[in-house]
Amino acid sequence: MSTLTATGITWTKHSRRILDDVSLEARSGAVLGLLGPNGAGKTSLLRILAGLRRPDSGTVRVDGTAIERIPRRRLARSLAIVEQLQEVHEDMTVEEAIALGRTPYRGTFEPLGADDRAAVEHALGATGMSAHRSRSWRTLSGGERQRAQFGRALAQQPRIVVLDEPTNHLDIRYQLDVLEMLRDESITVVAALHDLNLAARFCDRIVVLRDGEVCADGTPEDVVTPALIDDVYGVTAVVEQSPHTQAPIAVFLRVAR
Ligand SMILES: Nc1ncnc2c1ncn2[C@@H]1O[C@H](COP(=O)(O)OP(=O)(O)OP(=O)(O)O)[C@@H](O)[C@H]1O
Repeated sequence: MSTLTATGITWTKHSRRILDDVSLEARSGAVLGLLGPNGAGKTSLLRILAGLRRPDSGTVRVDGTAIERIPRRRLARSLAIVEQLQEVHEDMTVEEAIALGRTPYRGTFEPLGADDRAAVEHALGATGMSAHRSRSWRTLSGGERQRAQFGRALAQQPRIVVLDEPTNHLDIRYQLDVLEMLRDESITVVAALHDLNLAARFCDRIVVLRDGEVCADGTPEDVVTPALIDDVYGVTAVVEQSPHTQAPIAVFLRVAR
C-alpha cells in the first residue's frame, strides 16, 4: 500500500487561481473523500494528484518520492485515475477496454500473459461486468461504462486510485458496491464525491475544498456538520448519527437565506 501526499499545491489558469496552497494526505489503505461545491477545484486537484498536470508550485509525493521523478510506466503500475467522461475511442469490447489497464505491464503488441488475464478476470468479476464482457463499449449505459472504467483501473492493480465522482451514474446498489469494493481492495483511495452521506459512510477522512482552498480536513464526524454545510454549500441541514451505520447522516432542509 502507498501514501499520496500533496503539499502547498497552487495552480493558476488564465491569471485565475484555481488551487491555492492545497495540502492533503491520502493515507495508506484509507479512503479520502474530496468534497466541495461545483467549481471548487476538485477535478483540477485530482489531475495534479495523479501526475497528469504539473502545479505552479507545491509537490505531490508517492511514498515520499516527488511524482514527476517517477518514470511514467512505473507510476502507472502504482497509481490509476478514473476521470469523468473518460472515453474509449475505438469500438472495443468491455473486456478489451478493461485489458487496457494492463498496458503498463506489457510490451507494445505483446499478447496478454497469464497474470494479465487473471487481473482482467478479477476486474470483470469485481465490477459485475463479466456478463457484459463481449459487448461493445458504445452500447453501454452510463453506469455500465462507469463500472467498466473502474474495472480498467482495477486491472491496472494500482496501490493508489484517484477517482472523479466514481458513483454519479450508478444506481444505489452499485454505489454501495463500488465504495465497499474500494475499502475491501486495500487500495489507497482519493475520490471526489458529491454525495455527503455516501462520503460520510465510506471515507476515513474528508477534505473539503472551497474556491480552491482547503476549508476542512478531518473525520466524517468532524467535517459533516450543520455549520460546514451552511458555510460551504449555503444549505440549512441537520446532521444525525445513523443508528444502523453509526455514520453521520445529513438531512438537507432548505437553501439558507
Ligand atoms: N483548463 C482550465 N482552464 C481554465 N479554467 C479551468 C480549467 N480547468 C478548470 N478550470 C476552472 O477551475 C475551476 C475549478 O474547476 P474544477 O473542474 O476543478 O472544479 P470541481 O470542483 O471539480 O467542479 P464540479 O463539482 O463542478 O465538477 C472552475 O471554475 C473551472 O472553470
